[in-house]
Amino acid sequence: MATLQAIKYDDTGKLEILDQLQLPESCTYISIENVEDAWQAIRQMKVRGAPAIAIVGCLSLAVELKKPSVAFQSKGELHTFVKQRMDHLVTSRPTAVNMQLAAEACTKLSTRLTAEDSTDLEAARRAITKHLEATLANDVADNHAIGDHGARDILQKRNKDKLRIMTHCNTGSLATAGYGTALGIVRSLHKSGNVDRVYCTETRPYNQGSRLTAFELVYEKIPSTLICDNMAAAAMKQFGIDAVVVGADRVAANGDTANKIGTYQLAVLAKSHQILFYVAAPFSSIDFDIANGAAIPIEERPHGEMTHTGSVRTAAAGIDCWNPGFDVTPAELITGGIVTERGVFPAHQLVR
Ligand SMILES: CSC[C@H]1O[C@H](OP(=O)(O)O)[C@H](O)[C@@H]1O
Repeated sequence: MATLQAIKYDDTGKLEILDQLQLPESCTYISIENVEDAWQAIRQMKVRGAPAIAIVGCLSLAVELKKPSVAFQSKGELHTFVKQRMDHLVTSRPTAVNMQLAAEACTKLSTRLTAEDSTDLEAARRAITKHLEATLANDVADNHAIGDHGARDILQKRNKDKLRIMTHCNTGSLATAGYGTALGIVRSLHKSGNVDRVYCTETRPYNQGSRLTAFELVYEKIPSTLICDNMAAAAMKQFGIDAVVVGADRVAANGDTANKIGTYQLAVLAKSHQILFYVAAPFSSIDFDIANGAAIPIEERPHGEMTHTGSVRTAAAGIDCWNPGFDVTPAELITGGIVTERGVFPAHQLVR
């Protein structure tokens, strides 16, 4: 049965993820029993999307902390366990900042509780577990705010009732805890009757667009058209796109943004067609500790993602490949602004 719930978690500490490598053909949930299961699922992109990665990582540690078999002799031992698990999760995928920031927040809480004489071991364990579990609900609330802020801004700037939106990769319920970031803007526009049509790019080589975003748009009955990545310029020219909305994996302090490979070229094309270009992301995706996009680590993915479709080889054997998972869009090309749950900000005017 079709579903858009990427993450299932209950208060018994049962965690399951929708295996996104099997979408759209099959909606199969797999159990995540511990942090290592989460690390492997994130690395293999069974779950992906900057916010979803951080949420599954955090919940996988909550699963471990809720197990009676996982015992500690002191708060110091608990802290060492928490820090080691969080540091490990950060290594699963380097570009998205969300897991790194979630790890820093959790480790900071654990450090404080360890130093607090008035907090005993079990109270510290419960507080850390509650903090980790809260990531799920917080994300959904943020996404609705992002969706509404972005929809309002586009409608105001384009001053028309029915909009044509282009989007790249997957930034919906399958990349978050629900609703989505850039696709959250599409959902908010659809809810208010302001969508004429959405054009989603295939987003090779993992095909987040054709496999995941198209799945979400059909599920929500939003009028949509799938295009190949190399059709973007022609589509902008032919269909009169009003705005391009994309997600973000990490935004630098100056507004430069790392996102799925192919985002930069869409921003260049949008500029040349005088089309508004928006980045949508939770404020926590802004990494104020890096000055500009040059410092954002870009993940290289396995070449097999390019040379094969499933088990079938589609590229000549022996050809060298370059498979960066992301590229960096300069702030000056993000002409619509950066849409967060706090509002829409000009890319050059981000303040901590
Ligand atoms: C809601 S932001 C999702 C963000 O993550 C995607 O990358 P991946 O599918 O490799 O995890 C893409 O960059 C999206 O914009």
